[in-house]
Amino acid sequence: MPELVVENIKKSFHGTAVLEDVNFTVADGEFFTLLGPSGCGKSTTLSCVAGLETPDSGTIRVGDQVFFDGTRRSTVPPEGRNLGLVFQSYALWPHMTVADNLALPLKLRKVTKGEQRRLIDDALTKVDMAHLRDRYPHQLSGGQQQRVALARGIVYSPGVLLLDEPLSNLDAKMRDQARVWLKDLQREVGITTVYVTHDQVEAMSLSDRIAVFMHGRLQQVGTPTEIYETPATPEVAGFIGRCNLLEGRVGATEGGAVQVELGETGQHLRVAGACSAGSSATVGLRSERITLTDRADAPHDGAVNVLRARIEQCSYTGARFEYELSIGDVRVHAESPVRHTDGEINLIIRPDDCLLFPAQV
Ligand SMILES: Nc1ncnc2c1ncn2[C@@H]1O[C@H](COP(=O)(O)OP(=O)(O)OP(=O)(O)O)[C@@H](O)[C@H]1O
Repeated sequence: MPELVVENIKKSFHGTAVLEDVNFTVADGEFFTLLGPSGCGKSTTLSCVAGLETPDSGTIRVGDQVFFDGTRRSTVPPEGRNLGLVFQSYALWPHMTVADNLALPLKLRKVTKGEQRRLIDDALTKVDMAHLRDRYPHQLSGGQQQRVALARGIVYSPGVLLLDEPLSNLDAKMRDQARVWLKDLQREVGITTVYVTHDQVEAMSLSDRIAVFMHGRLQQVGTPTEIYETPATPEVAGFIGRCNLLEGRVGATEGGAVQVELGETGQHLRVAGACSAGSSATVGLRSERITLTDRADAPHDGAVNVLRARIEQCSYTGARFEYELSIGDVRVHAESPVRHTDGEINLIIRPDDCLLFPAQV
């Protein structure tokens, strides 16, 4: 299957810009996720690809087939794009059985009766729903309805599958299970997929690559590892996982590392990276990369940072303890498998575990 290319898409509603120069390419068979907070423009982007919204400018194409060309003002209607669409609401027809819901898009495509039966059986088998083909939607659980909606999205072998928050109506446990089988299904069918979610765990576990959206702009496109380990901006670091964003001033710089003074705390962090002395910087510090120790003989050899902090709060979450700490007036969130009760504690932080974001000038 050819790749999906979205180039320089802009879109505004009533004079307010919602998408600003959105660019990405989804490769054949790739699971590509649009991730970002509510209102950042993910669904609008997906709707532009589906043809449900018309961009103000830009280009959208799949291989040689141009869906939208802003220069020529040419647009292909949704039904001409051969895309599979699944929404959060499932949108199954309540008066039709499971099999009839799947037959509808095939009838519209003038597929013969015999071929319809074969394709419906095949799609329902893929989502493990063949035995419930004669039920009506109200006789199915939420998870089963969502499987039927997915089967309907793939039954006519679309070129690209577009999924808008398809798991968000499921409870937490079912969502975990659905993630696993959805990934299996996508691999088995090998279909190019664009997935919209605001759930970073879902995005990280399902995707080959993620595009992180903020305020209608793409902040970063990368693999889950790239997005987590080398976020492009403090906003991306803060949105993916639990990341402390500490403001500071760069002091001494030496051999691939800089010292960042943490506000007025009198303490500093040695951080891998480069930044000019005297400038401002933000240090990203992931909660799980901080080691807590109440040992007084924590290493002070300069290879690791040792910061002194006060425990403000400790909460037990089952798998670990979560800590709210303070270093002077700087607040830090940390996690540890161990319970510490002392009022003061040492934080051990490797310079390589710190993310350095020089201030934008
Ligand atoms: N038809 C519309 N008319 C006016 N404004 C709209 C319309 N559709 C979306 N918007 C606005 O565009 C912005 C982006 O909306 P969009 O639905 O794309 O965000 P999203 O990232 O998908 O959010 P969510 O995760 O909450 O669905 C929002 O501010 C929204 O209010």
